[in-house]
Amino acid sequence: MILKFSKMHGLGNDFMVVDGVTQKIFFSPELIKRLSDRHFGVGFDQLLLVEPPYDPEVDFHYRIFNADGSEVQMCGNGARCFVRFVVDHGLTNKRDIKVSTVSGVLRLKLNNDDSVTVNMGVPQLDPEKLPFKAEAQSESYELCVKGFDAVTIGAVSMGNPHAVINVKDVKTAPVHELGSLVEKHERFPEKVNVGFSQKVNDHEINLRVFERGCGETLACGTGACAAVVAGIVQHRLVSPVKVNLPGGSLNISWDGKNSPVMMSGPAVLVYEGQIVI
Ligand SMILES: N[C@H](CCC[C@H](N)C(=O)O)C(=O)O
Repeated sequence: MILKFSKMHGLGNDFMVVDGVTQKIFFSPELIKRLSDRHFGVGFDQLLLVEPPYDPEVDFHYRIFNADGSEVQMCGNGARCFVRFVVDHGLTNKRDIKVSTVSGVLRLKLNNDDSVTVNMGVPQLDPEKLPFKAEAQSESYELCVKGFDAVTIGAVSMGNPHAVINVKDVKTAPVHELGSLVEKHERFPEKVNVGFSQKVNDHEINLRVFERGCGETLACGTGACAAVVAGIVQHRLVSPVKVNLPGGSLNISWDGKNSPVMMSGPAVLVYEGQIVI
C-alpha cells in the first residue's frame, strides 16, 4: 500500500501527519516504530492521524502515537500542525475548528498570521486523574529517584501526564539521566512526560522536556502548558508566560482554577511524502 503523509513540525517537535479520512489505514505499534525510525523510516517524534468525527458536534477526531508506538491522549504542538494540515488539504473550509481527542475536545484557531491558537482545556491537578500515586493533592511532591537526592516535582495533566522539575539552568540539567528515570517512575502507572523548568522572570521560563515514549524533543506543547500551570500554582510565575524551548518559544496563558490553558505558536509543513508500507 502507498501511504500519503505530510512531514510537519511545531518548533522542531516533528510529526508524520496522515489523512485517515480519505485513506483507511491501521497503525500497529510495530508499524509506527518502523515509520518513526530516523534511518529506516520517515522519522518523527509523534504520528498524528486525522479521522472523521465520532461526535457530530466536532469537525474531526485526532489520534496521537508516540515514536515507541504508544497511543496517547494529547499533543499540543501536534494540534497546531493538525489545523494547518486539514486546512491545506481542503478537509475543511473553517479556520476555527473543534477536534476530539482521546481525552477531550480542543478548539483550534488558524490566525491570519499563520500562527495557531489552541484552547488546551482545563488542566488537571488531582493526582488520581494524572494518574500519580500521592496521599493528597499538593503544589509539589517529593520523588525518591535512584542516584539522585529527593526530586521535587509539580504534577499536572493536560490530558497527558507531566512532572515539572524546577532547575537553576536548563543547559546543565540532567534531562536524559533524570528524565528517563522519572518517565518510568513507579508512582506514575502510565509513565510521565518530564519537564525541566528554569525561571527567567515572573513571565518567562526556559524549558526542556524529556517526553514519555520518545525522549527529549525540541519542543513540547503540553509540556509548556504544564510547566506554566505548575509555576503559577507554586506562585513562581504570573500569566501570560513566554516559554523558551530549544526549538523556539510558545506563548501560554492561564487564569487559574477551572479556566482553560491557551497556547499560541507556529505550525510548519516541511514536505509532502508517500511511503510504501
Ligand atoms: N509524549 C507525549 C505526547 C506528545 C506531547 C508533545 N509532543 C506535545 O507537543 O504536547 C505523551 O506521551 O503524553
